[in-house]
Amino acid sequence: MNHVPGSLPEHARAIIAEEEALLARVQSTLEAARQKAARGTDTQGLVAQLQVLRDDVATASVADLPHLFAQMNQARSLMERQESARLPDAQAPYFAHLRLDGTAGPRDYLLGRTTFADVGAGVRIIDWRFAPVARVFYCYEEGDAYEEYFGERLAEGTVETRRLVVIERGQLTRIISGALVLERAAGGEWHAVGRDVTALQSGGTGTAARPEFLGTGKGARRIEDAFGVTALLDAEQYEAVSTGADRPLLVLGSAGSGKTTVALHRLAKIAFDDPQTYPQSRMKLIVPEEGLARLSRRLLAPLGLGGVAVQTRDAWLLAAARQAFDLPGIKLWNDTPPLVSRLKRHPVLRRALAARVGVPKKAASTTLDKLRKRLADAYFDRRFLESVVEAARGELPRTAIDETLEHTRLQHATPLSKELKDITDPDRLVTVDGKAIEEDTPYAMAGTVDLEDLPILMYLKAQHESLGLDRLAHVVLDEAEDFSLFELFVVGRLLGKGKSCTLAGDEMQQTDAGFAGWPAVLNELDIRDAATCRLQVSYRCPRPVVELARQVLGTQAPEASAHAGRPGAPVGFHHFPDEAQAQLFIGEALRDLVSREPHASVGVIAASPESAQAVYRVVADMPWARHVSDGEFTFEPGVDVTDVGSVKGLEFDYVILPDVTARAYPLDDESRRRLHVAVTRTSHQLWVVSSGVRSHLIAPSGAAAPR
Ligand SMILES: Nc1ncnc2c1ncn2[C@@H]1O[C@H](COP(=O)(O)OP(=O)(O)OP(=O)(O)O)[C@@H](O)[C@H]1O
Repeated sequence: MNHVPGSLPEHARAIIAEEEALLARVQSTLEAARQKAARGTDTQGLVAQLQVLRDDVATASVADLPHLFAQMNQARSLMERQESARLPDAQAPYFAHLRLDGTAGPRDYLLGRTTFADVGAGVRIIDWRFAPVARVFYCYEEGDAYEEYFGERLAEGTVETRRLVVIERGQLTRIISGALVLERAAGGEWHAVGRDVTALQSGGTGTAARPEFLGTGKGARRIEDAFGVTALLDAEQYEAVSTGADRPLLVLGSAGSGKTTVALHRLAKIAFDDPQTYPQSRMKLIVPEEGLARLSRRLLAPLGLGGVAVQTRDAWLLAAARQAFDLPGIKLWNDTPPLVSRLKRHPVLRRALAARVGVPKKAASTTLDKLRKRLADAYFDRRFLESVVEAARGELPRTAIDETLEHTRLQHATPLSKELKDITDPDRLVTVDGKAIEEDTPYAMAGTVDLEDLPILMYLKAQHESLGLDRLAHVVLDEAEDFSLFELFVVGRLLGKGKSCTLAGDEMQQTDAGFAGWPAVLNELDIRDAATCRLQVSYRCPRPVVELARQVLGTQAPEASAHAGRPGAPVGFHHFPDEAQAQLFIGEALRDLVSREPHASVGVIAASPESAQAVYRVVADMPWARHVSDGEFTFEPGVDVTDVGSVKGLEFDYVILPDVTARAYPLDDESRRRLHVAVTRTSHQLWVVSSGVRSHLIAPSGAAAPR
């Protein structure tokens, strides 16, 4: 039962009453439609709907025509496919309410994910992805005069009402109308709250959050259906989402500004607008890490994009190489030394190799094995490696040269099995503990290739002939700053003529190898005319976190944005003489937090997998603690203890950085970017914990950190 207290101002009570009545009308209309469908009158239902729409067109205002035509098209195509019309989910049929006052008088439009109209009942649920009216919702505020071309016609009027609504299990639970936020408590009573109330209330006590206290009340109760972000897209994001499908799009912006959000919504719009040209089966999302791949799959499902393949960069590379070289399997070495990997992914190697390794003359020379040998010639050449390191201008240490030489030597050594080919007794090739004789010896590397070599080998092959990879209708690269130029070269082979793709990225989060810059990225993909959007608003992180993130980046930080995040809990800094004390402190704080806020998501983000393992030990016996070392996030409430290499693109209500020491994060640009990634995973409150010598990238007292 709902209860609207007299303490609410008159206009707030009117808004609640209006929205309740609207929802009731929608639900009864949907129920009637559902019953009709159940009686097997689906096709007749569509015919009737078409008839109603046609009648409506005859009398409709100019502004309504495009919407009506779009609905008619949809009904027609459903009839052609002999499908029944899908009805909106009655439990949550729409997420926003727009009332426009145009030439034909006021009209209500409800934004949802499934179109539905019963014009007689005055119910119009429009699909945010294609309805021209949706544009008005995203690009105008309440009270604004709008002027938009819908197709050929100019539509004008005023935005009378623009509200976000949350409907959970068929019940209206929240309304946002401008600065007014109305919330229905579990008992049914409505009250007004400030927009940032959840950010400022401390766990249950109602006082402002303090840095030494972990918990802001964020995870105290379960939030079943927070606003779908679809309702919240800002005008800039909506413009980017609406970029024509045949145009490559580069989405840039600081951490948490909505790059992934834009990329995924664009996919949804493209798939909806032209499913023939852009079927889900021919669209792919490639991301650098497993955690982000899992998150993306979860975000794609409610957008109706369950059929789009999401792959990690590594999985995609291996599959592409197997297809390009027509091999059932490739013997990979999974433990490439970090410096060797870095050299192989660095942009300078792209130019250096292009100049050195010529075009293979015969098709016979383009087998994986032949090209691997050809590549090894370069890796064995000390002078070549020296020139690469020199060109990297300090981004690759000189020790990378010897490491690469040694690593190549081991990979190209004669396999032990060949050397021992005279031994015919198989038992003599097995060690006493039952392992193959090569295992755990340097010989195990013989005959393997590094994952980092795969795109290089494909690049070499492509100099002579096509890679034969399946073309895709649209490709999204998220965290595109982490793709090497060779990888981008291969991505380029997936794109059709129109180069339909979305690249989302932030050079400040580049942590893998050197970054060549966005012009070089586009150049590698052979893209000349990308649309570019730079998202300005920091949505994820509260202001204290945004400020710390900028401090960490030092001189690398981009210009300060006017939208530096919402107000929020101050960052807590905690320093201890030794590591054990720091870990015990974290363990205690986590126990306390989880008991107060069982629905919160907490990320304990260590500087390395080893450190994560050590921190995990102090909470390992807790049912809510999870050690995530390979990106296998579940996105359930609780505590994920993980490392900075696994969290790109993810977010947690609370973040604790357990080891911000001078050793883990020294004063160099790469450490700045790694720490920046860790810091910016916070959507609510951040704690920075250190022991021994604190990292010099952090200056908790407010003094400027060294630049
Ligand atoms: N217009 C918006 N209004 C409110 N929240 C938004 C808006 N756009 C995005 N968000 C939210 O902000 C958070 C960050 O969005 P997203 O992950 O898309 O950012 P990102 O730029 O890709 O982040 P990162 O740089 O970490 O990869 C998400 O929780 C998302 O739902």
